[in-house]
Amino acid sequence: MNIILTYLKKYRVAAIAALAMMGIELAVELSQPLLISKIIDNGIAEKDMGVVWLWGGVLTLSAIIAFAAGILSSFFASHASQGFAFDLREKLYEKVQSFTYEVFSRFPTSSLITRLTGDVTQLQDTIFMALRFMTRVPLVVLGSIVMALVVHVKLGLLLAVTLPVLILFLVWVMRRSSALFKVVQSRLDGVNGIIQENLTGIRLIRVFVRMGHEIGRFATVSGALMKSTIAALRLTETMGPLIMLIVNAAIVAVLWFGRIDIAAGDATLGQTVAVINYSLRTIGAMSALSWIMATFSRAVASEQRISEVMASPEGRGELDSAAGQGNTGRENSIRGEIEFADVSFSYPESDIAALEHISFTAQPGKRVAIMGATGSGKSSLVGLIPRLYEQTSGIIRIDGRDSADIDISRLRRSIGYVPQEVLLFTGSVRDNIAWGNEHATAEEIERAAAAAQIHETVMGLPQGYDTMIGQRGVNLSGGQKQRLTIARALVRKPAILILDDSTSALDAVTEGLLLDELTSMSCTTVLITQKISSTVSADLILLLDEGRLIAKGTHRELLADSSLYRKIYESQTGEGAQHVQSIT
Ligand SMILES: Nc1ncnc2c1ncn2[C@@H]1O[C@H](COP(=O)(O)OP(=O)(O)OP(=O)(O)O)[C@@H](O)[C@H]1O
Repeated sequence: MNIILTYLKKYRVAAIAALAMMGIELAVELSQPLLISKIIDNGIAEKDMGVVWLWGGVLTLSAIIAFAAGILSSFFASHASQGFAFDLREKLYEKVQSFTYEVFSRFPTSSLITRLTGDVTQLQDTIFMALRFMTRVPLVVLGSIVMALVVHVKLGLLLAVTLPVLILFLVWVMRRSSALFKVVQSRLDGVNGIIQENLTGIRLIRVFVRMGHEIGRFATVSGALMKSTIAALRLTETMGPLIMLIVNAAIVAVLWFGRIDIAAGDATLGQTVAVINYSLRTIGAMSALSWIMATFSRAVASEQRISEVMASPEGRGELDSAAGQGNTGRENSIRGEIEFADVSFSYPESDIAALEHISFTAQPGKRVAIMGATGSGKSSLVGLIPRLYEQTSGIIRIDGRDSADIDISRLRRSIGYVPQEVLLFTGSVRDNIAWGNEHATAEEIERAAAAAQIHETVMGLPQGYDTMIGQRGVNLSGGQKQRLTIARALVRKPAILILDDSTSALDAVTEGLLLDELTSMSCTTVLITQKISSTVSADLILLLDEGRLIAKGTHRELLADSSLYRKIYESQTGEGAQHVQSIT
């Protein structure tokens, strides 16, 4: 409830107005059976048409007022619920952006998407319903019982005794069904996860002819969602008929005792009709209850899921780094010296060390190449430089200062990072490069593209730099996409450039030209590579094996000192020999 109260506060005027209008609508509705009883007892029974016209007119007017109040109530309820959802979604999005990488990895992406969309919409619908119907239903029930008592105490009491039974029953259903709906929402995460994987991997699925398998996998999770939804709804839906049974029993009792009382002269026909009318209104309100309870139980589950996101810790300065995209590069006066002093690192939920006792120094403007088998810790090592994760022990110094003491935004603004997985955004080629530095001029964008060896290719595209790139850059080749992401990093004019296996799709000649450009840009480059052609000209090569630094030095030093490096060299100097020779 905290989330709802916190974010609805801003819209309290609209919410109160919606409730007030609903109150008017309700008051009018509750007065109608009373008016009808007057028409029967004082008008029809007494054959007084003047009374019939008078109260008939009041009845019609009250119906018009109820109609107008209902419309206004809906209007205000929509305003409050939509505004609430907009603010909550925005806040959640901001919250997720502010997570450290570590916290972010705790939530599956599909679950975060469901929480930001489905769960927020659930709360939005619930608020609308609460303002329009939810508060109305208990008030109609309570109001009807009070009015029935006012009209005729004895007959009214027959309706009133149903109330405690109904309340106990509702509380029990509510408790059980919100737990069931939590399962439903987590199954929805599962369905969204499979959809996401399938849409992302559609090419792979087609080529591997795994459509049948994937459809089966989807059917399984979708079936699980259906089963849990049915289980949750079954509970709330059996509630409706049971409530009907209880209230209908009360109506039968009112009819039975009403007949006896009318015969004895203790009640009038109009009073009995009014009490029955109030009982019918109670049934009407109650029949909406199973639907309302389902929505409300679901909202309780959604609210818990949103609270989990809201309660997760934020990373210090994470948001600033996103906001400060413009101030990139050298203006931050980071020179680019990187020192790892006895650094060890384990992933938060893993007992195995990804890196152990790593020590090296990269001088500003120099190139460090990191080599090692898959899983040896290369990506983990470079991820520590922009502090995606914090090391478990040891110190990382940038320009001689403990990087933990450097403002994280300032640190990141001076880093150009090209991750292993290429990610382009929908937009033009220019937009994609400028994403690295939104203040970059056209000339700077083209210079970065030229350095990344993609300028010529871009000029050959139909609209050059204004060519639109489809979702995930479908109209470019793997190597072209890779170079575009390198241009995006270079346009930041970074003091430190991290290339996580980002030259894998480049041919040896293009790669050589790119490395030459990097040398002339004089940024400290940390390059993960599997290719000897990239290591030969590096100022420092780090050879990793199972998280340990087993050799470091230049190409010549490692050829002399490291049997593993020699082996890699020899294995690659079959096909790539001539190129390597020419560089050395
Ligand atoms: N998010 C994570 N949580 C837990 N363990 C992880 C995580 N990412 C990587 N690891 C583990 O850390 C170790 C090092 O992984 P890392 O990605 O750094 O290797 P790598 O050398 O970059 O591999 P590759 O060349 O395949 O990219 C591996 O054992 C891996 O299983």
